[in-house]
Amino acid sequence: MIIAGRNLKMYFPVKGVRGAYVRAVDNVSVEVKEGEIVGLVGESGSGKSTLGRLLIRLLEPTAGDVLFKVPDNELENYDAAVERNDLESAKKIASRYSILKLRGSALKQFRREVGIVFQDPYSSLDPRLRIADIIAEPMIETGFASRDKAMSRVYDLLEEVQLPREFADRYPHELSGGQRQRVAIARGIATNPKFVVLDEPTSALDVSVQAEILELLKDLREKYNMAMLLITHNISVVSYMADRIYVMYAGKLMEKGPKSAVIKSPAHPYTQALISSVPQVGKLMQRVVLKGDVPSLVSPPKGCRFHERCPVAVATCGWTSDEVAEALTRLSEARYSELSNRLSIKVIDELTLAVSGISSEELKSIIDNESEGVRALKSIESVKEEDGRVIIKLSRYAEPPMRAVSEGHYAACHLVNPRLQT
Ligand SMILES: Nc1ncnc2c1ncn2[C@@H]1O[C@H](COP(=O)(O)OP(=O)(O)OP(=O)(O)O)[C@@H](O)[C@H]1O
Repeated sequence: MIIAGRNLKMYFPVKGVRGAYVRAVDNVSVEVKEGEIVGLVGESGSGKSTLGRLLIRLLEPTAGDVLFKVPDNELENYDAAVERNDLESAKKIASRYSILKLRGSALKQFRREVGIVFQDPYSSLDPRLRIADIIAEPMIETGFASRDKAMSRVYDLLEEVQLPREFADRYPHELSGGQRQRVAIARGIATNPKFVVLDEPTSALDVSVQAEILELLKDLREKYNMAMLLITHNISVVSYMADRIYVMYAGKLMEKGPKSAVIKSPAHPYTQALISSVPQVGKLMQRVVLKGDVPSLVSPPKGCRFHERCPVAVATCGWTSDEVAEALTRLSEARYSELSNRLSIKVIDELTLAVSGISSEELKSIIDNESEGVRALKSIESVKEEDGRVIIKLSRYAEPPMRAVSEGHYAACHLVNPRLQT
């Protein structure tokens, strides 16, 4: 593997609130092989950029490790050691490949071997610098080349990204969006990196220019066997470019696998919704429209982070009594207005509620009739009358592990058949 992130966490402290964190990346493991293009997809705010930055040490993780140029058997040994909680052995392997301890010249060497291209070519290039200086900077800073050598390589790089040599003396504002993105790519690959993070490289560009930039990136991969992590919320882009895909939601991985498997037979309901919303890609799929918003990453949903918005969520997906109380209140207001005036719902603990103003029979019948549409009600395990109140007990939830769907294709969903697990 060229790079492997293991159990990465990035918790950003919330300013002014002690003990509160944005859990932008929460226990995520990913890997990229030499020469592979891996797509990382998900809605805005799911943690994609944060994960990309962790992999090239633009951010220091709260926990977890990043192993660089780790042979496959060593990575297997590392994973096995972590699995059996043999942290000594895991540490020993990590010490040979981890990027987190690199300092001085070793860190510079690593910085030469990785690159990044940011989304917005309007803001990511320093407007005061000439294009030549912009492209030469990483070569000089990482000690890849002397100033003279870097300047002469600038012309080769301009040619590589199909821009005229004269552009060396221009400034970013004199270039179009597509041309600036070519400059950002020239800069990103200036030190001949083995692994490049492309953070929404075409999102700010017109469609026709997008296609040219994607072609250029594909050519560079072919020519230099450069591995790429392509971060995007655009399913069409990954479907065109990637060999493999990771799907992220609210700081967690939901699904991973070969491109064809993830696009043609998505196993996670979140991936199904994402893909079905893009007509060209999800042609044969029934369109799933997601309700609600991406949840807060400060106090993320329990169990599966997608459960609140999942159209097929089941009892153990992560429902808590707060969510069920809210669902019952909303439901009664919307559909049982005469009931809503007398209903009083009290949360007892995470999995218990007490309801008054309704009989257990009446409540059971509402649950039976409504649980297909109001999935929170699926979590109700028992309804019993006690001391004039109705006590509701919920099923215990669990975070779904990544389960194998087929060779190399995994999804973190309770509905994925555990019998297929390898
Ligand atoms: N430096 C930071 N300090 C505090 N919070 C941060 C920081 N960087 C990112 N976040 C938060 O982490 C979460 C994930 O952000 P991130 O940019 O990684 O998501 P993303 O999937 O790349 O989204 P987008 O496509 O909008 O960039 C967001 O809630 C964001 O506000």
